Amino acid sequence: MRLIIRDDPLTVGDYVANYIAKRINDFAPTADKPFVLGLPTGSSPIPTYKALIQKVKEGSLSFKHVVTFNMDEYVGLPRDHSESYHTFMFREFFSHTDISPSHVNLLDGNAEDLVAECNTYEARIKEYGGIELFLGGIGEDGHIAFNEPGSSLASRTRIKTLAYDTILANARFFNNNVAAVPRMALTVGVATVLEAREVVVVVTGQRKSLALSKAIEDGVNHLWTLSALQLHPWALIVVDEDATAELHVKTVKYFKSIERVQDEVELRQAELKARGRTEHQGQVGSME
Ligand SMILES: N[C@@H]1[C@@H](O)[C@H](O)[C@@H](COP(=O)(O)O)O[C@@H]1O
Repeated sequence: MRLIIRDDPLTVGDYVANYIAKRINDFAPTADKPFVLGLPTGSSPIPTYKALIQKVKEGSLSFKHVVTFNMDEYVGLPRDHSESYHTFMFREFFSHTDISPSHVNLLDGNAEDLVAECNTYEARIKEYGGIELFLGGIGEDGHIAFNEPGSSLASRTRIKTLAYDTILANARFFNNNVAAVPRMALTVGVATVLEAREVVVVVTGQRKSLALSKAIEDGVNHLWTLSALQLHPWALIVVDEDATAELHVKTVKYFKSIERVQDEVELRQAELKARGRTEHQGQVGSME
C-alpha cells in the first residue's frame, strides 16, 4: 500500500485527478475496450471531480470511452431527490464531462427487487471484465462505500443498514434532520472493491484521522473496513495533513521517505531514457 500526503484537500484533488487522468490516457480506451472506473460520492472526492472536469474542458482527458460504476446509493430516496447519489453524481461530475449517460452505472435504490438489483450490478461489472480503478472515500468509522463496521470482508454488492453514526454524519446533507436520512443503502461489498485491479482512496480532514490510523497502522479488521486494503496488491491512499493527525510521526516519515525515493527512481529512469534517446539519435546521426 502507498500513502501519499499532500497539504490540503485541493492538492489532494489535483494529485488524484492527475493520477486517474494518466491511468485513463495510458490505457488508451476505445469503444471496444473501455476504461472501467469505480466512483464514490461524498465531499472528499469533490476537489478530484473538479480537477478532472478541468482536464476535460482543457481537452487533455476524455470520458467518451470510460464506463463508471458507483459505489452505493440510498434505498427508497427518489432518484431525482437532491441528495440521491444519482443526482449528486450528475450534478457534481458527469454533466460536466463528455461521458455518455449510457456508460454510467448506479445502483437503483428504488428497484422492486433490491437483491436482484445488487446481483445484476455485480454481474454487469464482470461483463465489463472488472473494474480497472476504484476510487473511494471513507466515513469517520472507516467504512468504504457503505461497508459499515462489522461488514464481512468477503461481502459483495448488497443491502446494508446504516450505522447510526453514519446517519448522524450524513444528516448535514438533509438540513440536519436526522429523521430524513435514509436508514438503508445498496452498496458494493468489500470484496467488490478489492477485486478492482487498482484502488485509490481519498481521506481528508481531521475527523477521518482515527479511521486512517486504524486502517493502516493496525491489522486487517472488519470494524474498520478500509483496513481490508492491506490485502490489495495495488492500493493507494491519498490524504491531507489534517488526516494524519492520529498517525505516528514514524509512519508519516516512512511514507514520505518512500515517496521521495520513488521520485528519485522515476527521475533517474527519465534521465536514462532521455540519454538513451540522445545516444540512439547520435548513432543514427553517425550512420547517416
Ligand atoms: N457512502 C458514502 C461513502 O462512500 C463516503 O466515502 C462517505 C464520506 O463522505 P465525505 O467525503 O463527505 O466525508 O460518505 C458516505 O457514507
